[in-house]
Amino acid sequence: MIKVSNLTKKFASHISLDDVSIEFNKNEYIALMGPNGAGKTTLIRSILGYYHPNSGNVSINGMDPIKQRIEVLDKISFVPQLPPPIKLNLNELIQYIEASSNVDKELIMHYANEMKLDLKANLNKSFFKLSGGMKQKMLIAISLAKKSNIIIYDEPTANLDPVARDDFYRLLKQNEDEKILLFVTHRLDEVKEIVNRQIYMDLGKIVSDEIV
Ligand SMILES: Nc1ncnc2c1ncn2[C@@H]1O[C@H](COP(=O)(O)OP(=O)(O)OP(=O)(O)O)[C@@H](O)[C@H]1O
Repeated sequence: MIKVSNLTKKFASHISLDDVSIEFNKNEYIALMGPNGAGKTTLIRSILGYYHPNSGNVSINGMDPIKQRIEVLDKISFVPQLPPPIKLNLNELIQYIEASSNVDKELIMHYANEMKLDLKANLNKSFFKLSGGMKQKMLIAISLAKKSNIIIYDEPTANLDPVARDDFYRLLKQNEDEKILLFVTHRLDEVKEIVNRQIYMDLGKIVSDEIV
C-alpha cells in the first residue's frame, strides 16, 4: 500500500504539492492526470523518495522511501518521463539489472521482443544512443520483467509510435493482477480500458478522485 499523508513540497516559494493525502491499494490501476505543472511528477518523485517534503510523509508497505530507499525501490518498477542518460550498453545494462534487482534476463528479452525492440541487434549499443522510442521500449521491458507489485509510469508512451503503444497496453493488460499501477498520463482515452481509478491534480492538490 502507498500512503501519502499531508504532503507538502515547495521549490523556493512555489508550492508544488499542497497538503496532499491519498492512498493507493493493491488492485488499483490509477490514471493520474492534470495540466502541466499540476504536481503529478512531484508526487511520483516523492513516492520514490527523491524529495524531502516540507511537511507530511509517504509510506510504502510501511516503509519510508527516504530512509529505506533501497528496499522501497526494490519493490517498485518505475519508468520516468525522460529516460536517464545511461552510458552502459544494453548488454551491460541487462547484466546490471539482473545482478542488482534479481530480474530474469530471459524475461527482459521476452518483453523487449514483445515491444518489437530488436535487442540482439543492439546489445553493444549504449543506452543513451538509442532513439527516444527505443529507450522507452527498453525501460518498459525491464519494468515488466521486474514483476513488481507497484508499477509507476510517468507518461511512458510519449515517444512510442502507435503500434508500440498498442503493444505496451496489451502487455499491461496481461500483467494486471494484484498490483498497484500508477499511471501519469495526458491521454485518458488510451488508458481508459486499463484503469479503474481516475485522479486529477491541479495547483498541487488532488481536485478529483473517482473509482470508474
Ligand atoms: N526540481 C524542481 N525545481 C524547481 N521547481 C520544480 C522542480 N520540480 C518541479 N517543479 C515545479 O513544481 C511544479 C509541478 O511540477 P511537476 O513536474 O510536478 O508537474 P506535472 O504535473 O508533472 O507537469 P507535466 O504535465 O508538465 O509533466 C511546476 O511549477 C514545476 O516548475
